[in-house]
Amino acid sequence: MSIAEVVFVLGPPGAGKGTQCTRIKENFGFIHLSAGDLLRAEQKAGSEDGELIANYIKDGKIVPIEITIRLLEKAVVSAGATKVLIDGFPRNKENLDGWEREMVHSGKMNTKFMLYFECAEEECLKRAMGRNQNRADDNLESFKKRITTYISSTVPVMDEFRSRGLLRKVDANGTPDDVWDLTRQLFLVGFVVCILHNKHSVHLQITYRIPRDNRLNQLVHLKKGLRYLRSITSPPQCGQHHFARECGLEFRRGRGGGSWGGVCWSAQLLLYFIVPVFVCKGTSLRQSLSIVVEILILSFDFLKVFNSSAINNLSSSS
Ligand SMILES: Nc1ncnc2c1ncn2[C@@H]1O[C@H](COP(=O)(O)OP(=O)(O)O)[C@@H](O)[C@H]1O
Ligand SMILES: O=c1ccn([C@@H]2O[C@H](COP(=O)(O)OP(=O)(O)O)[C@@H](O)[C@H]2O)c(=O)[nH]1
Repeated sequence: MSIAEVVFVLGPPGAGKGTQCTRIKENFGFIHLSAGDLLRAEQKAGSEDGELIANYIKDGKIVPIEITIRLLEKAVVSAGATKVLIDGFPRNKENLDGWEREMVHSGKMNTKFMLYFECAEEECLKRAMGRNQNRADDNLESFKKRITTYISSTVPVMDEFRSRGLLRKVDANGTPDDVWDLTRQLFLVGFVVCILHNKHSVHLQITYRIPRDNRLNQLVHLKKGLRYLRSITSPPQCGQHHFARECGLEFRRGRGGGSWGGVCWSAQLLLYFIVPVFVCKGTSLRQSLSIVVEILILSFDFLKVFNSSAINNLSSSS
C-alpha cells in the first residue's frame, strides 16, 4: 500500500476547521479525520479509556498520545486512504513527537504540511457556543480552558511547522465562503511543463505539484497568458520583452548543452507554473509559440480534471 500523505489542520477551538475540512474532502479527495471526533466516539463506545477521555475533554486537556495515535492509525488504515486531513492534531509537542516516532520514521505516513485557521478568540467563542452539537466542552468554562491549552501547547507546535516552512495560514475570520476561497488556493495542483524540441522532435514533460504558497488568482493569470498567446499572429521582431509584459512570461537566454546544444531561449511563466520553452536555431519563434500554446491548453485541460470546481469558480470570475 502507498504511504498516506497527511495534512494537519489546526487553529483555535471553533475557528471552523471541521467546516473547511468537509469542503476540502469534497473538492480534493481527502478523507477527513477529526482527532476530537475519534476520541468522542471512543468514549461513547464505552472503551476502557472512556472515562479518562471524557475528563480530559471537559477540562480542555490533551489526551495522552498513545490513545490518540492508536485511533488515528486505525482510521487511516481502515479507510485505505492515501490523502488524509487530520483535524485538531498534533495539539502539543508530545503529540508531534509521538506522531513522528510512530508514523513518519516508521515509514507509514508522510506529513505534507499544516493548515492553520487563524481566527479571533471572540469570534471562535461565538461560533463554538452556536455549534449546537451538544458537546460537553462547548460552554464558557471549558472554552476558556481549551483556549489556554491552545496557546500554551498547540501554538508552539504550529511555530515548529512555521520554522520548517510547512505552515499554511488562512484568515478564518470571514464567512465560510470567504474562508473557502482562501483555503482552496492551497490545494490547487500546480504543474510544470517542459518542452524540448529541435528540427526533428519535440520532447514534452509535465510535472504536477502542490503549490508551495498561497498565490491568488494564479489560474486567472494563466488564462490571460493563454489568451494572449492565442491572439499572436506574428510575434514582433525582438518582441520577447513585449511578449513577457503582456502575458507574464519572462524571456531569458537559456543554456544550451548536450543533444540540445546551441543557443536557445527560455521562457518562464512567472507564477509557480514553470514553463521552460526552448526555441532552437532553425525553428522560428512563431512555430515554437504555437507548440507552447498547445501544450499549455493540454495542461490546462489536465488541471480541469484535477480541480474542476476550483477552475470553474475561477473561470466565472475572470
Ligand atoms: N467562517 C465561519 N463563519 C461563521 N460560522 C462558522 C464559520 N465556520 C464555521 N462556522 C460555524 O462555527 C461552528 C464551529 O465550526 P467548526 O467547523 O465545528 O469548528 P472547529 O472544528 O474549528 O472547532 C459551527 O457551528 C460552524 O457551522
Ligand atoms: O488530538 C487531540 C484532539 C482532541 N483532543 C481533545 O478533544 C477536545 C476537542 O477537540 P476538537 O478538535 O474536537 O475541537 P476544537 O477544540 O477544535 O473545537 C480537545 O479540547 C481535547 O481535549 C485531544 O486531547 N487530542
